[in-house]
Amino acid sequence: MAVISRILRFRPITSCYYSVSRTFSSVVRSETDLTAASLLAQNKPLSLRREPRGESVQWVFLGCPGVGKGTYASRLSNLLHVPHIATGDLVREELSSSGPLASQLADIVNQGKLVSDEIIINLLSRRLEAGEAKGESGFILDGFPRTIRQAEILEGVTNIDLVINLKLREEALLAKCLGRRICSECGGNYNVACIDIKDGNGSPGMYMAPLLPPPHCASKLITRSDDTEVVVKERLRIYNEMSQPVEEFYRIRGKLLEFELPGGIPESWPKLLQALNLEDHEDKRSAAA
Ligand SMILES: Nc1ncnc2c1ncn2[C@@H]1O[C@H](COP(=O)(O)OP(=O)(O)O)[C@@H](O)[C@H]1O
Repeated sequence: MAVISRILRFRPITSCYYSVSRTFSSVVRSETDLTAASLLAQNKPLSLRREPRGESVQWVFLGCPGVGKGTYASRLSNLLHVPHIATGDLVREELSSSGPLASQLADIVNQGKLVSDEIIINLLSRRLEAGEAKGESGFILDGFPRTIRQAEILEGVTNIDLVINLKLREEALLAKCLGRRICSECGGNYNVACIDIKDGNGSPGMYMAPLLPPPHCASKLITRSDDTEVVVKERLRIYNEMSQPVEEFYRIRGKLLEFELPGGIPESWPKLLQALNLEDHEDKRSAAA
Protein backbone atom coordinates (compact mmCIF):
# COMPACT_ATOMS: atom_id res chain seq x y z
CA MET A 1 0.00 0.00 0.00
CA ALA A 2 1.43 3.36 -0.86
CA VAL A 3 0.12 6.62 0.45
CA ILE A 4 2.05 9.81 0.63
CA SER A 5 3.05 9.40 4.22
CA ARG A 6 4.83 6.05 3.67
CA ILE A 7 8.54 5.47 3.35
CA LEU A 8 9.73 6.87 0.06
CA ARG A 9 12.99 6.06 -1.66
CA PHE A 10 14.82 8.70 -3.63
CA ARG A 11 17.70 8.11 -6.00
CA PRO A 12 19.90 11.19 -6.00
CA ILE A 13 22.51 11.79 -8.69
CA THR A 14 25.20 9.89 -6.73
CA SER A 15 23.21 6.82 -7.80
CA CYS A 16 23.18 5.15 -4.38
CA TYR A 17 19.77 4.69 -2.79
CA TYR A 18 18.74 6.77 0.17
CA SER A 19 15.87 5.57 2.22
CA VAL A 20 14.05 8.61 3.48
CA SER A 21 11.21 8.23 5.89
CA ARG A 22 9.24 11.41 5.62
CA THR A 23 5.74 12.45 6.31
CA PHE A 24 4.17 14.71 3.77
CA SER A 25 4.26 17.63 6.18
CA SER A 26 7.94 17.28 6.93
CA VAL A 27 8.69 17.62 3.24
CA VAL A 28 7.49 21.19 3.53
CA ARG A 29 9.07 22.00 6.86
CA SER A 30 12.65 20.84 6.39
CA GLU A 31 13.93 22.76 3.44
CA THR A 32 17.55 21.65 3.87
CA ASP A 33 16.90 17.92 3.97
CA LEU A 34 17.21 15.56 1.05
CA THR A 35 13.54 15.68 0.20
CA ALA A 36 11.49 15.86 -2.93
CA ALA A 37 10.90 19.55 -2.35
CA SER A 38 14.56 20.43 -1.98
CA LEU A 39 15.63 18.29 -4.92
CA LEU A 40 13.00 19.91 -7.07
CA ALA A 41 14.05 23.35 -5.93
CA GLN A 42 17.63 22.57 -6.93
CA ASN A 43 16.50 21.09 -10.26
CA LYS A 44 18.20 17.80 -9.43
CA PRO A 45 16.95 14.64 -11.07
CA LEU A 46 14.59 12.77 -8.85
CA SER A 47 13.50 9.23 -9.17
CA LEU A 48 10.81 8.04 -6.86
CA ARG A 49 10.25 4.38 -6.18
CA ARG A 50 6.89 3.54 -4.76
CA GLU A 51 5.66 0.36 -3.26
CA PRO A 52 3.01 -1.44 -5.26
CA ARG A 53 -0.47 -0.28 -4.41
CA GLY A 54 -2.65 -2.72 -6.32
CA GLU A 55 -5.37 -1.18 -8.38
CA SER A 56 -6.10 1.88 -6.22
CA VAL A 57 -6.09 5.07 -8.22
CA GLN A 58 -4.34 8.28 -7.20
CA TRP A 59 -6.35 10.92 -9.02
CA VAL A 60 -6.72 14.68 -8.70
CA PHE A 61 -9.68 16.86 -9.62
CA LEU A 62 -9.02 20.42 -10.77
CA GLY A 63 -11.57 23.06 -11.67
CA CYS A 64 -13.08 26.39 -10.66
CA PRO A 65 -15.23 26.82 -7.57
CA GLY A 66 -18.75 25.60 -8.35
CA VAL A 67 -17.75 23.39 -11.27
CA GLY A 68 -18.81 20.18 -9.51
CA LYS A 69 -15.50 18.66 -8.37
CA GLY A 70 -17.07 17.40 -5.15
CA THR A 71 -20.05 15.81 -6.92
CA TYR A 72 -18.03 13.86 -9.48
CA ALA A 73 -15.10 13.07 -7.17
CA SER A 74 -17.52 11.59 -4.65
CA ARG A 75 -19.28 9.47 -7.29
CA LEU A 76 -15.98 8.16 -8.59
CA SER A 77 -14.81 7.45 -5.06
CA ASN A 78 -17.90 5.24 -4.51
CA LEU A 79 -17.31 3.55 -7.83
CA LEU A 80 -13.61 2.86 -7.38
CA HIS A 81 -13.63 2.31 -3.60
CA VAL A 82 -10.97 4.88 -2.83
CA PRO A 83 -11.38 7.79 -0.41
CA HIS A 84 -12.54 11.16 -1.69
CA ILE A 85 -10.39 13.71 0.10
CA ALA A 86 -11.53 17.32 -0.29
CA THR A 87 -9.17 19.84 1.29
CA GLY A 88 -12.07 22.33 1.53
CA ASP A 89 -13.84 19.80 3.80
CA LEU A 90 -10.69 19.43 5.91
CA VAL A 91 -10.54 23.21 6.28
CA ARG A 92 -14.24 23.37 7.24
CA GLU A 93 -13.79 20.56 9.81
CA GLU A 94 -10.93 22.50 11.36
CA LEU A 95 -13.07 25.66 11.33
CA SER A 96 -15.89 23.98 13.19
CA SER A 97 -13.51 22.62 15.83
CA SER A 98 -12.19 24.67 18.69
CA GLY A 99 -8.63 24.01 17.54
CA PRO A 100 -5.99 26.76 17.57
CA LEU A 101 -6.24 27.33 13.81
CA ALA A 102 -9.98 27.91 13.69
CA SER A 103 -10.18 31.71 14.01
CA GLN A 104 -7.17 32.28 11.74
CA LEU A 105 -8.75 30.06 9.07
CA ALA A 106 -12.17 31.70 9.34
CA ASP A 107 -10.76 35.08 8.28
CA ILE A 108 -8.92 33.61 5.30
CA VAL A 109 -11.78 31.42 4.03
CA ASN A 110 -14.44 34.11 4.46
CA GLN A 111 -12.40 36.47 2.31
CA GLY A 112 -12.10 33.82 -0.40
CA LYS A 113 -8.31 33.63 -0.01
CA LEU A 114 -6.15 30.52 -0.01
CA VAL A 115 -4.93 29.01 3.22
CA SER A 116 -1.11 28.78 3.41
CA ASP A 117 0.54 25.78 1.77
CA GLU A 118 1.93 24.73 5.14
CA ILE A 119 -1.43 24.65 6.90
CA ILE A 120 -3.15 22.83 4.05
CA ILE A 121 -0.40 20.23 3.81
CA ASN A 122 -0.57 19.65 7.55
CA LEU A 123 -4.32 19.06 7.33
CA LEU A 124 -3.91 16.79 4.32
CA SER A 125 -1.08 14.75 5.82
CA ARG A 126 -3.10 14.25 9.01
CA ARG A 127 -6.01 12.98 6.91
CA LEU A 128 -3.77 10.66 4.89
CA GLU A 129 -2.14 9.26 8.01
CA ALA A 130 -5.52 8.59 9.61
CA GLY A 131 -6.64 6.85 6.40
CA GLU A 132 -3.48 4.81 6.26
CA ALA A 133 -4.06 3.64 9.84
CA LYS A 134 -7.51 2.41 8.72
CA GLY A 135 -6.00 0.56 5.76
CA GLU A 136 -7.07 2.99 3.03
CA SER A 137 -5.19 2.98 -0.22
CA GLY A 138 -5.39 5.32 -3.20
CA PHE A 139 -7.34 8.59 -3.20
CA ILE A 140 -9.24 11.09 -5.26
CA LEU A 141 -8.07 14.54 -4.24
CA ASP A 142 -10.46 17.45 -4.66
CA GLY A 143 -9.22 21.00 -4.13
CA PHE A 144 -5.54 20.03 -3.88
CA PRO A 145 -3.14 21.02 -5.36
CA ARG A 146 -4.22 24.61 -5.85
CA THR A 147 -0.83 26.26 -6.28
CA ILE A 148 2.25 25.32 -8.28
CA ARG A 149 4.15 24.82 -5.03
CA GLN A 150 1.52 22.36 -3.77
CA ALA A 151 1.68 20.52 -7.12
CA GLU A 152 5.49 20.32 -6.96
CA ILE A 153 5.38 18.94 -3.43
CA LEU A 154 2.74 16.37 -4.34
CA GLU A 155 4.65 15.35 -7.46
CA GLY A 156 7.76 14.98 -5.32
CA VAL A 157 6.23 12.57 -2.83
CA THR A 158 4.01 10.35 -4.92
CA ASN A 159 2.91 9.54 -8.43
CA ILE A 160 -0.41 10.98 -9.50
CA ASP A 161 -1.93 8.79 -12.22
CA LEU A 162 -4.44 11.20 -13.65
CA VAL A 163 -5.67 14.77 -13.26
CA ILE A 164 -9.21 15.49 -14.35
CA ASN A 165 -9.76 19.13 -15.20
CA LEU A 166 -13.48 19.85 -15.01
CA LYS A 167 -14.72 22.79 -17.00
CA LEU A 168 -18.06 24.52 -17.06
CA ARG A 169 -19.29 27.57 -18.92
CA GLU A 170 -18.49 30.69 -16.96
CA GLU A 171 -22.10 31.92 -16.97
CA ALA A 172 -23.04 28.87 -14.88
CA LEU A 173 -20.26 28.94 -12.27
CA LEU A 174 -21.43 31.84 -10.11
CA ALA A 175 -25.04 30.63 -10.09
CA LYS A 176 -23.91 27.11 -9.16
CA CYS A 177 -21.91 28.41 -6.18
CA LEU A 178 -24.73 30.65 -4.98
CA GLY A 179 -27.20 27.76 -5.30
CA ARG A 180 -25.17 25.34 -3.14
CA ARG A 181 -26.87 24.07 0.01
CA ILE A 182 -25.73 21.58 2.62
CA CYS A 183 -27.93 19.58 4.98
CA SER A 184 -26.84 20.59 8.47
CA GLU A 185 -27.78 17.16 9.78
CA CYS A 186 -26.53 14.58 7.26
CA GLY A 187 -24.00 16.75 5.38
CA GLY A 188 -25.65 15.99 2.00
CA ASN A 189 -24.82 18.44 -0.82
CA TYR A 190 -27.59 19.96 -2.93
CA ASN A 191 -28.03 22.77 -5.40
CA VAL A 192 -31.14 24.88 -5.80
CA ALA A 193 -29.89 26.73 -8.91
CA CYS A 194 -31.66 26.01 -12.16
CA ILE A 195 -29.26 26.83 -14.98
CA ASP A 196 -31.00 27.45 -18.27
CA ILE A 197 -28.72 29.12 -20.81
CA LYS A 198 -30.43 29.76 -24.13
CA ASP A 199 -28.79 29.30 -27.55
CA GLY A 200 -27.15 32.46 -28.76
CA ASN A 201 -24.10 33.97 -30.49
CA GLY A 202 -23.24 30.60 -31.99
CA SER A 203 -23.09 28.78 -28.64
CA PRO A 204 -25.59 26.08 -27.81
CA GLY A 205 -27.94 26.33 -24.85
CA MET A 206 -27.33 24.39 -21.65
CA TYR A 207 -29.72 23.15 -19.01
CA MET A 208 -28.75 21.96 -15.52
CA ALA A 209 -31.61 20.94 -13.30
CA PRO A 210 -31.44 21.79 -9.60
CA LEU A 211 -30.28 18.99 -7.33
CA LEU A 212 -33.03 19.21 -4.72
CA PRO A 213 -32.86 17.67 -1.25
CA PRO A 214 -35.15 14.87 -0.11
CA PRO A 215 -38.03 16.06 2.14
CA HIS A 216 -36.24 15.11 5.40
CA CYS A 217 -33.32 17.45 4.57
CA ALA A 218 -35.34 20.32 3.09
CA SER A 219 -35.84 22.22 6.35
CA LYS A 220 -32.23 21.77 7.46
CA LEU A 221 -30.39 23.37 4.57
CA ILE A 222 -27.57 25.81 5.20
CA THR A 223 -25.37 27.87 2.89
CA ARG A 224 -21.58 27.97 3.22
CA SER A 225 -20.43 31.30 4.66
CA ASP A 226 -18.03 31.75 1.70
CA ASP A 227 -20.74 31.21 -0.95
CA THR A 228 -21.74 34.88 -1.17
CA GLU A 229 -21.48 36.75 -4.46
CA VAL A 230 -18.52 38.91 -3.39
CA VAL A 231 -16.54 35.99 -1.97
CA VAL A 232 -17.29 33.64 -4.89
CA LYS A 233 -16.08 36.29 -7.37
CA GLU A 234 -12.86 36.61 -5.35
CA ARG A 235 -12.43 32.81 -5.31
CA LEU A 236 -12.89 32.69 -9.08
CA ARG A 237 -10.30 35.46 -9.47
CA ILE A 238 -7.85 33.63 -7.23
CA TYR A 239 -8.48 30.37 -9.09
CA ASN A 240 -7.52 32.04 -12.37
CA GLU A 241 -4.40 33.58 -10.85
CA MET A 242 -3.08 30.80 -8.59
CA SER A 243 -4.68 27.53 -9.65
CA GLN A 244 -4.98 27.74 -13.42
CA PRO A 245 -1.16 27.41 -13.78
CA VAL A 246 -1.53 24.00 -12.06
CA GLU A 247 -3.46 22.82 -15.15
CA GLU A 248 -0.41 23.59 -17.30
CA PHE A 249 1.87 21.88 -14.75
CA TYR A 250 0.01 18.60 -15.33
CA ARG A 251 -0.60 19.19 -19.05
CA ILE A 252 3.11 19.25 -19.80
CA ARG A 253 3.53 16.05 -17.77
CA GLY A 254 0.90 14.34 -19.93
CA LYS A 255 -1.45 13.73 -16.99
CA LEU A 256 -4.26 16.17 -17.71
CA LEU A 257 -7.65 15.00 -18.93
CA GLU A 258 -9.80 17.99 -19.94
CA PHE A 259 -13.49 17.38 -19.42
CA GLU A 260 -16.07 19.99 -20.41
CA LEU A 261 -19.32 19.33 -18.57
CA PRO A 262 -22.08 19.14 -21.18
CA GLY A 263 -24.87 19.86 -18.65
CA GLY A 264 -26.16 18.45 -15.39
CA ILE A 265 -25.41 15.08 -13.81
CA PRO A 266 -27.65 12.97 -16.14
CA GLU A 267 -25.76 14.15 -19.25
CA SER A 268 -22.31 14.56 -17.68
CA TRP A 269 -21.86 11.41 -15.58
CA PRO A 270 -22.11 8.84 -18.44
CA LYS A 271 -19.81 10.99 -20.60
CA LEU A 272 -17.27 11.28 -17.80
CA LEU A 273 -17.31 7.50 -17.31
CA GLN A 274 -16.75 7.10 -21.04
CA ALA A 275 -13.84 9.55 -21.01
CA LEU A 276 -12.31 7.56 -18.14
CA ASN A 277 -12.93 4.20 -19.84
CA LEU A 278 -15.15 3.21 -16.94
CA GLU A 279 -18.43 2.93 -18.79
CA ASP A 280 -18.47 -0.84 -18.35
CA HIS A 281 -17.61 -0.71 -14.67
CA GLU A 282 -19.91 -3.13 -12.87
CA ASP A 283 -20.58 -0.83 -9.91
CA LYS A 284 -21.47 2.26 -11.88
CA ARG A 285 -25.15 2.18 -10.96
CA SER A 286 -24.43 2.25 -7.25
CA ALA A 287 -21.80 4.99 -7.50
CA ALA A 288 -24.21 7.81 -6.87
CA ALA A 289 -25.41 6.26 -3.62
N1 LIG B 1 -5.38 23.33 -1.56
C1 LIG B 1 -5.76 24.42 -0.90
N2 LIG B 1 -4.89 25.44 -0.70
C2 LIG B 1 -5.23 26.55 -0.02
N3 LIG B 1 -6.46 26.77 0.47
C3 LIG B 1 -7.39 25.80 0.31
C4 LIG B 1 -7.08 24.58 -0.39
N4 LIG B 1 -8.19 23.79 -0.39
C5 LIG B 1 -9.15 24.48 0.25
N5 LIG B 1 -8.67 25.69 0.67
C6 LIG B 1 -9.41 26.74 1.43
O1 LIG B 1 -10.73 26.26 1.68
C7 LIG B 1 -11.71 27.06 0.99
C8 LIG B 1 -12.84 26.19 0.51
O2 LIG B 1 -12.34 25.24 -0.41
P1 LIG B 1 -13.29 24.40 -1.39
O3 LIG B 1 -14.39 23.80 -0.61
O4 LIG B 1 -12.42 23.48 -2.16
O5 LIG B 1 -13.91 25.53 -2.28
P2 LIG B 1 -14.29 25.72 -3.81
O6 LIG B 1 -15.75 25.60 -3.84
O7 LIG B 1 -13.82 27.14 -4.01
O8 LIG B 1 -13.59 24.73 -4.70
C9 LIG B 1 -10.93 27.76 -0.09
O9 LIG B 1 -11.53 28.98 -0.52
C10 LIG B 1 -9.59 28.01 0.61
O10 LIG B 1 -9.67 29.08 1.52
